[in-house]
Amino acid sequence: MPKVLISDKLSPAAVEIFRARGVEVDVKTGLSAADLRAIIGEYDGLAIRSATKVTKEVLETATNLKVVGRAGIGVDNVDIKSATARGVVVMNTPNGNAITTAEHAIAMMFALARQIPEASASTKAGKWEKNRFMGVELTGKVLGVIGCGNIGSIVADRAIGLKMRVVAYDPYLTDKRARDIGVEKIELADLIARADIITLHTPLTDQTRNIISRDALARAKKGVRIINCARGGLVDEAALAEALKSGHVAGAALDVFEVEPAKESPLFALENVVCTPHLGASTTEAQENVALQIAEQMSDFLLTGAVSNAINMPSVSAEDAPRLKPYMELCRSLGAFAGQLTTAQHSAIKAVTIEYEGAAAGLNTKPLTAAALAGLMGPMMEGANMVNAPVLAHDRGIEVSETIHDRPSEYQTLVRISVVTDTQTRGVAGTLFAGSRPRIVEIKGIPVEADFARHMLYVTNQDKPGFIGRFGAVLSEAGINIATFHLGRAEAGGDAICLVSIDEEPSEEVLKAVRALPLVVQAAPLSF
Ligand SMILES: NC(=O)C1=CN([C@@H]2O[C@H](COP(=O)(O)OP(=O)(O)OC[C@H]3O[C@@H](n4cnc5c(N)ncnc54)[C@H](O)[C@@H]3O)[C@@H](O)[C@H]2O)C=CC1
Ligand SMILES: O=C(O)C(=O)COP(=O)(O)O
Repeated sequence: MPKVLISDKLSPAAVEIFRARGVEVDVKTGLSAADLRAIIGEYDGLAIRSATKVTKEVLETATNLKVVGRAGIGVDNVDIKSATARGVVVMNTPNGNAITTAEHAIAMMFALARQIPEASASTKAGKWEKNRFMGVELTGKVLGVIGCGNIGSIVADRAIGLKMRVVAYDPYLTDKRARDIGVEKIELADLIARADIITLHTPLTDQTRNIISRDALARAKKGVRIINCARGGLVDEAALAEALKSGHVAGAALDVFEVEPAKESPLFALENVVCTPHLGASTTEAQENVALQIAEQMSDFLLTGAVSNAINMPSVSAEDAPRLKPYMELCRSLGAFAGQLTTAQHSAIKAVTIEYEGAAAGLNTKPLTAAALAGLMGPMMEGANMVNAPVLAHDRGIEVSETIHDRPSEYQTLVRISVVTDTQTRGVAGTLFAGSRPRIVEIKGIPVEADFARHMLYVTNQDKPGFIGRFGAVLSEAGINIATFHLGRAEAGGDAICLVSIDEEPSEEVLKAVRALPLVVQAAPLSF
């Protein structure tokens, strides 16, 4: 039974789902980095929010970990690169808390415009300072939305409802989408210059870090108000504090901070600043949504191999997962065949093409290609899997391409993997026998029919009499039982191949003896 650790405060709904689905679950919140490192090795899955930092060091001790599930949107607390390199899937819940977070940004805007937190504190203190709290009206004001994705566009929609004019900067926002959601798409510099209120809704990346910089603040309208319900680090906090003190910025509402938990900040002492402790996603509804969703996604993945909302792996729907399983097995085995032969020859792979024909051509081929690469990279890299293999291939400069044929195929389904090395191009093709059993049907263009077996021996030879008898004798002298024996040849007297499945791994001596036989060109052990 797979085992999951929930290390941040998630709705109890998550525990219920995991248990109901047959996943063992522990809840341990508030762990230090050292505590997490000490126990993470026990778990197949880790469910988190923003507090747990899934660092390279944590991942190093996470020897069984297969999936990190973020019950929320931002995954900047997960070292995605290290997770990918270690073959760990990282998934999030991209929609579950979007409305709630957009509503928080709108709440922050009102709080700023009417100084509600300060006015409330003053009134509760018995001061009745009616003249102190003069607000601004939002109607007709320009709201500048930086990052107009899920949350940004909900904020825009709500602001349009409030009769604000909404301008947006988002390099990935299409003109059509901007028109559809009723925002004016403009450049960042224009937005900074025109907005009465700026609200941030981008992820934290190298491009967005400090997007509201000292310089940007200086170029903003006098009296601008800044709202950040996305990520600390998007705003230069020191520069913001100075701009607030000087009065150039009229107010700021911050839900997120450069360092969290934020226990102290020069911003806290300023009157025109509203702060919340990363509450954007904290409503009952959103927390229920994200907890349910992440528990379902993680259970699906651990129990069935279905992948949804993964940041570092192609999706496989729960419906597709059982259908794709035999195809993935076929692709992985074909990849492993090609990878083992390439490794045996110590040749570096330059390119790999995966061709799909027949039924396979109509499937979601992304996970199939990832499976083929996992098989291919396996002999070169321990722990290669569908998550890290595409990255490993890329890092080694291997060019990967997919060809999907819509021509009629001789087979109900056919997958061919062609590997280009410095010395040759080697292709191996396979099909699914009876719709589910991977079978090799072609090696280097030579037809051959063989099932994959735990131990195999692949021999290429010249097609002349005498080879089969001598080869059989070597194996029998070594006491190796032959389970199946498959032959193929390009043409009579030409290149021939022999693929046998044997009951045990051949020793180095046996391989040497086979290689020394007359007519033998190459002999390589394979295992699947
Ligand atoms: N305060 C809180 O509790 C919460 C905060 N968040 C934060 O909000 C962020 C946005 O969430 P979603 O809207 O769901 O994500 P999203 O991915 O739907 O939207 C992000 C948008 O930012 C845009 N973007 C990327 N790079 C950009 C750049 N350099 N300049 C301008 N725009 C850029 C993207 O094109 C995309 O449209 C998350 O990354 C997360 O960090 C999300 C949920 C809760
Ligand atoms: O979903 C996000 O990106 C958030 O920032 C929400 O964070 P939280 O789950 O409340 O720690």
